[in-house]
Amino acid sequence: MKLNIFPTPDEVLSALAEYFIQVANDAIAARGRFSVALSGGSSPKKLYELLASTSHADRVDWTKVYFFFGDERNVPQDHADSNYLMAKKALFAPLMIQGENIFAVDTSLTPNEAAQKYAEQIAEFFNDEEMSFDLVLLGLGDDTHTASLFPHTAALNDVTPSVKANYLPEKDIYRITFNAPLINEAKNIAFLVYGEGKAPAVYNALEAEEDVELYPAQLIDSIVGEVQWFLDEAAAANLEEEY
Ligand SMILES: O=C1O[C@H](COP(=O)(O)O)[C@@H](O)[C@H](O)[C@H]1O
Repeated sequence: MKLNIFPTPDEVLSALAEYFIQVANDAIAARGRFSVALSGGSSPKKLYELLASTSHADRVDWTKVYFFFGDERNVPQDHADSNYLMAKKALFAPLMIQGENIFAVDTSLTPNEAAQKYAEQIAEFFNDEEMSFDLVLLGLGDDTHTASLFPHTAALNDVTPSVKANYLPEKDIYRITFNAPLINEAKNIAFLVYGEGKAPAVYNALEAEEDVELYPAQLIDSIVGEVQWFLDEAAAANLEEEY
């Protein structure tokens, strides 16, 4: 695990954009393509806008980039809460990413059907071999959830890499999400977390006593690669250990 801590959110975003470009170009050089699972929520939109900006856009061969979603809300793809819609506006449309490079969750299906279909699409993408994404981007919720692995939900108990329809009893909704074993197969995992409101969750994820039911982000621990945290000083303010 590596922590990258910067004074401001803009510096965090800039560093993560550089990291994304590096990992993408390394993957394309090594394997001819780059597979990335995007995160949703409030934090990553600015990252996607930065990657699509004129200063960054021509530094990656986007025709060789394949986009997936680490989690998705159970809403139509044109709904304001859709992670796909956010990425489409901030990243896919400005970069003119072709449809064949985008693997969105089919939320017109039932949650279980959507999760199963997405798992099958991922397995097919990886030719039924190890489902190891080049990069999984993650956020961190105030309750220490990541992707849509929320506290005390069924998907936390999974031991086999897959995509799950995770029921959130408190909200009475489903989210479609990579489970932790699938995330942990990735070659690179990067958390993007900024703002003082996230400081307790960052502490819980990294330094609190282990309790994965309460702090699901503690489940994230790459098997084959590295977990990088991109934080601003406000989000890292409660950390006590030396890194
Ligand atoms: O990894 C993720 O984390 C976020 C946390 O969202 P935020 O809005 O509190 O930044 C989560 O909800 C999101 O869908 C997911 O991809």
